[in-house]
Amino acid sequence: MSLVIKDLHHKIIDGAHSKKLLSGLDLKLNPSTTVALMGDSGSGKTTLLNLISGLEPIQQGEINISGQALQNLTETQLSQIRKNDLGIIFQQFNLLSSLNVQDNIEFSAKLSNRFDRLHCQMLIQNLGLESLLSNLPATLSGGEVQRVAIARALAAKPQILLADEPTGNLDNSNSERVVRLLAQLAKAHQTELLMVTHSLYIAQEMDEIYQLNNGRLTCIKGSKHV
Ligand SMILES: Nc1ncnc2c1ncn2[C@@H]1O[C@H](COP(=O)(O)OP(=O)(O)OP(=O)(O)O)[C@@H](O)[C@H]1O
Repeated sequence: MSLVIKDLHHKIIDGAHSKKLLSGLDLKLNPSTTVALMGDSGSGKTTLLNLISGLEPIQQGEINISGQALQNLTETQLSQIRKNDLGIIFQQFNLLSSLNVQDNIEFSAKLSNRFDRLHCQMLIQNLGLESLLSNLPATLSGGEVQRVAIARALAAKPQILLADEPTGNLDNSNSERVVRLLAQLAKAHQTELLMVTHSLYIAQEMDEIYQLNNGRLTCIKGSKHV
């Protein structure tokens, strides 16, 4: 089990008041499991992904990634975890503007010494990016940028892939194709996939679905569903 969250609490400052966003949240992900994270806008889904990525400090509770307790790590150690264990597809995608599509896809895999040319070629083909390899990000459509971000995150074969609404700009048939591919690739590489989505249709493609409500998760599909 490479992601375990125990009794996580998180407050945010809202004007003059502090507001509880997460209150005693627990989660365990099993290898090769694909998980959808749903919840109302503002319920804290992106904040939870930021906490798991070590991009926001843990106020109270525990997040363990591959046996390492994030709350005890330095910034340098956290960035090592992001490099070695995590793949992240942000809402903004964060492609490097001066690198073409191919270099963007290969960048993080090379950084973590996990570059595998055949694996990258397979991703490029499956995501329909062959004709765009020499393009710069500024010349791509929103949907193309998303597919490049997905290829880049999968290229490094991460243990855990965090994805924040990765299909938001794609049309329905493309969304379905991309989510299926993400789920298949995650399973093929024993990657745990945690995907934020507002679409129940897309969520149904995952093994498990959790709903974030009042700072805690409820399993609405999967082995822990009661
Ligand atoms: N650093 C911060 N300081 C203060 N408030 C914050 C901070 N980060 C997030 N918030 C607030 O916390 C709440 C949860 O935000 P978050 O982005 O995690 O929600 P979400 O569930 O991902 O929403 P959406 O589905 O709309 O993307 C929001 O009300 C947001 O404005």
